[in-house]
Amino acid sequence: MWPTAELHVHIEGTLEADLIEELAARNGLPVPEGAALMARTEPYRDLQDFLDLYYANLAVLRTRADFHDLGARYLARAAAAGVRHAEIFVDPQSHTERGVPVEDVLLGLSSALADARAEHGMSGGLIVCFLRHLGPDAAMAALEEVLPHRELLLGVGLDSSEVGYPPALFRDVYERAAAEGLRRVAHAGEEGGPDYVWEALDILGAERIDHGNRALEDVELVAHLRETRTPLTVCPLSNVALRTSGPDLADHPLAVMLDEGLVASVHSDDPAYFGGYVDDAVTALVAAGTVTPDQLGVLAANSIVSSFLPDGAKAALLAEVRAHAEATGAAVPALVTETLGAGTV
Ligand SMILES: Nc1ncnc2[nH]cnc12
Ligand SMILES: [Zn+2]
Repeated sequence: MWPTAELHVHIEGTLEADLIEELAARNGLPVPEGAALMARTEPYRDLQDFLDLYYANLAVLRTRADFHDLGARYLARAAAAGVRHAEIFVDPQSHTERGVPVEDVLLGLSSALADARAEHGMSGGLIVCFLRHLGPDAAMAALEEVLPHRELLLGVGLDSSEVGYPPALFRDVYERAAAEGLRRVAHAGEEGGPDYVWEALDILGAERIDHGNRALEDVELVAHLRETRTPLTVCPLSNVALRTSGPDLADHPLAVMLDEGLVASVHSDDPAYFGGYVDDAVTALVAAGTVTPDQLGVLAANSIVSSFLPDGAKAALLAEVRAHAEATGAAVPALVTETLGAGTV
C-alpha cells in the first residue's frame, strides 16, 4: 500500500449504512429511509440527488460519542488503505441546524483524530466546510461559531450545491478565515465551470481546489494551475457516481491532468456512497487503465506535497514513499528524489 495523504473526504460521507443503523438504535431514532438506498450501483442523477440523501442520513448523528465513533471508523479504514495523514472535511451547519452543539461535532471528531495518532500513527486535522446553498451570511455565522475552537481547526472549505453559488459570494468569510490563520480550500469545477475555479483562486485565495475537473476546459487556467503548482484533489469514484465525468473510469480526466503536469492526487469524497475508499479508487483506476502502476507513486507523492503538513512531516512521508517504492521494485517518483535531495518540500 502506497503511503498517502487523504485530503478530500467528507466525514459525513463516510457514514456507512451499518453505522447509521447502530446510531439510530443508540439514539432511539428511526433508521432513515435513505440508508437502504446507499447500496445502489447506478449513478445519482446529479450532485443534488446525492446531497439530498447524504443530508437526510445525518439525522442519526446526535452526540459527541457519535462523532467520535464516526471519525474512528473512518480513520481505522483509512489506515488500512495506506492513509498516513488525513485532512478531513466536516459540515458543521448540517449538524447545528439539527440542534447538535458545534463543540460536540468538533470535539468528538478531534478525539478520534487523537486516538488515530496513538493507534495507527496517523496525523490529521479538520477542515470546516461552509454549505454554499445556505449562503454567505450563514457561512459567516458558522465561522464565528467554530472560531472559539480555533485550535481544533486546520482550515476552511466550501461544499454542497455548486452551480448558482459561485465562490465570490463567500469573499468576506474567506477573508475572515485567512485573518485567523486558517488554511483555505474550496470545491470548484465539480459541476461549475472554470470561472468557479478562477474565483476560488483569485477571490477566496484557495490554496487547493477540490475536484477542479472542469478547469481542463480553460487552457489559461490549466497553465496557471501548472505554474503555481496548485493542487487538485480529484475524486474519480465520486465523479462517475455523480455523472461529473463520463460513466467509464477509463475516460476519467485524471490522466489528462497528470499529462498536463498538474499536481493532482486521488481521494475518496464520500466513500460510503460512491463504492469505496481511496485504495479502492486507486485499484479501480489501474484496472481501468486510467493510470499506470508506475503513476501510483506519483499520485502518493502529489497527495503528500499537497497537504498542509509542515515541511519536515512532508519529507518524512515522502521518505516512506521512497521506501515503499524500493521495497516493491517500483520507480521512485521524481518529485520524491527532487524534494528529498534538495532538502525542501
Ligand atoms: N461531492 C461533493 N460536492 C459538494 N459537496 C459535497 N458534500 C459532500 N460531498 C460533496
Ligand atoms: Zn467533496
